Amino acid sequence: MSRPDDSRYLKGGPVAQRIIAAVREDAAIAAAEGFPPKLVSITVGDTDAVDVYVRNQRAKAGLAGIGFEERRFAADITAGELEAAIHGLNADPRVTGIIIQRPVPAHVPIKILQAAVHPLKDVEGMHPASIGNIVYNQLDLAPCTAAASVELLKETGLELKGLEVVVVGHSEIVGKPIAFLLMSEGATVTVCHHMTRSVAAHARRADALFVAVGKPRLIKADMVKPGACVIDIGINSETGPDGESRIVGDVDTESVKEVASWITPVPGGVGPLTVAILLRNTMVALNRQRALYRATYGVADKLAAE
Ligand SMILES: NC(=O)C1=CN([C@@H]2O[C@H](COP(=O)(O)OP(=O)(O)OC[C@H]3O[C@@H](n4cnc5c(N)ncnc54)[C@H](OP(=O)(O)O)[C@@H]3O)[C@@H](O)[C@H]2O)C=CC1
Ligand SMILES: Nc1nc(=O)c2c([nH]1)NC[C@@H]1CN(c3ccc(C(=O)N[C@@H](CCC(=O)O)C(=O)O)cc3)C=[N+]21
Repeated sequence: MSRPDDSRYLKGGPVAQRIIAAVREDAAIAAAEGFPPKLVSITVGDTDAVDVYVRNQRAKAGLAGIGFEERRFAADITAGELEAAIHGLNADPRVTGIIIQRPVPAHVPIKILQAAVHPLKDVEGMHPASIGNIVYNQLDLAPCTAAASVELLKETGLELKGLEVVVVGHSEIVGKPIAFLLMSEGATVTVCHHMTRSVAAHARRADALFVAVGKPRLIKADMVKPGACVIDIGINSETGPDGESRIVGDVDTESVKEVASWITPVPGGVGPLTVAILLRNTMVALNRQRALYRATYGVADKLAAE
């Protein structure tokens, strides 16, 4: 390939910065009008990838002028106690959005928690009603990581209609929504998971390969079609050769970048864009809440003024 290596990296930072700048303007206007946006993150137990995410949420929310609060709960909390905490946040008009960090400990049914978040505060699009909207292609509150991953594919300029796409990993939060978003764009989508007989055989056919599994270096160069676009969603913590902790994705970037035409780096790829889209979703949620407020109280205000 004649292009210098660096142009193969599909970086999330520049797109994220544009989104955050726009969010910042909207947030300042909303705050001046008496509706300051606020995001609340719920973490249960300890997970490295969650720590990285929450740290960046806090930092970028600060830049965007969105309030941020982390509620951290011990791993032995009961599902009932968590549900009660979520109901409290639903009822609090100062809270715009709620995100439940995954995974939660095995004794807590994540679906019950996701369904407990009021759909108007569901900034991740994980409530069953929000997930349904993806099937209907109503995407203004789409799951952040899936939206970020598809956005980076679009940055390549590849024609999505008829594109052969393979998604490795079929979680509700990443793999499945990516598949739906891309089907809506006209791509032909194959979804692989741990029971797939040969992930490699599917992956090698892909013009665009999305990987969201949580296993460092799962995807090697011989699993990638020359010229493909590889979107690496994995965030894994490991100890580097220098003894320092670092994050790596699910793709063996060093070898794959010799074969692929585009690859998202980790860090610096999907992650920063995920955070930006979460903040943008918070503003979408705020605007929906304000519209409901106007619809409910606007007439009363008018009557009072008469
Ligand atoms: N960059 C970002 O913004 C984000 C990054 N992440 C990261 O993405 C990764 C995946 O996250 P998430 O989807 O939540 O994880 P889950 O653990 O929920 O899902 C992992 C998926 O990978 C599949 N899988 C497991 N082993 C294999 C294998 N050997 N071959 C093929 N498929 C396999 C599983 O299949 P099965 O269910 O059949 O076992 C499952 O569908 C993690 O590293 C996470 O930290 C997550 C969210 C956002
Ligand atoms: N309900 C839920 N939704 C998620 O989207 C979700 C989750 N739970 N649990 C954990 C994983 C992981 N995840 C990350 C997102 C962004 C970065 C991120 O910002 N990464 C930067 C910074 C890296 C760094 O600071 O070292 C980067 O990749 O460049 C990291 C990790 C979202 N996840």
